[in-house]
Amino acid sequence: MQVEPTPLSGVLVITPKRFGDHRGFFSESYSAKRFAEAGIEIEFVQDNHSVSEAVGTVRGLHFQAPPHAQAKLVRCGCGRLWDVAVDIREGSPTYGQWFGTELSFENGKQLLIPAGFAHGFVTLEPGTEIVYKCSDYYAPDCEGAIRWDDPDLGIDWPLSAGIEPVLSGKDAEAPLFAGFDSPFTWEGAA
Ligand SMILES: Cc1cn([C@H]2C[C@H](O)[C@@H](COP(=O)(O)OP(=O)(O)O[C@H]3O[C@H](C)C(=O)[C@H](O)[C@H]3O)O2)c(=O)[nH]c1=O
Repeated sequence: MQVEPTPLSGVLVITPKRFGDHRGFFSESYSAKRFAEAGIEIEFVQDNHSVSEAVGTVRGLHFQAPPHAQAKLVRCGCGRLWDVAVDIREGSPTYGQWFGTELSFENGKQLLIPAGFAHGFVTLEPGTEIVYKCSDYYAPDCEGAIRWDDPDLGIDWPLSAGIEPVLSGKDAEAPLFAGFDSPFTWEGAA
């Protein structure tokens, strides 16, 4: 398992080992033991799975506030997507900064997003499937959202020219980052 840091403390790009042979490949997509060996102390309790039919489907930017904040381990089961994490930990040196990377069935990469970050993605192929582990259960009363195309965040979404983003009603009307009252504070560590 390869673990690569990103400019956002705690956000990691993780690539599990793939064992290829004439049939295809095998990979341990998650191992608590390997995470502990890598010093990643997160316990996951819920797996999520969504499929987005259209290229340019944008889901996010979402987070759950304490006491049900969620860390996530995101991977692409089928297709290709661009996944993004935004630091929303008040006082963090990278507050309001984002990191995005392509996750695909081909590259097998995963993005580890600690609690305190908003998460979103855009699909790059039709019928793209995302699968992700969460460190707390769904708590709709704790859900929060920030507009995906917020001008202050300035996320450089890889949306091809002419592709209209496909959004839920909730995401189309999400609040802007300006004046955002974060439920997270930075404790000097990820
Ligand atoms: C998130 C969630 C949703 N639901 C139900 C609630 C709705 O009836 C339906 C669709 O929910 P929503 O439109 O919020 O789904 P997404 O837009 O994919 O939201 C997710 O997208 C971004 C990228 C995330 O990181 C979050 O996990 C989550 O916010 O599933 C559940 O029953 N359990 C859940 O954990």
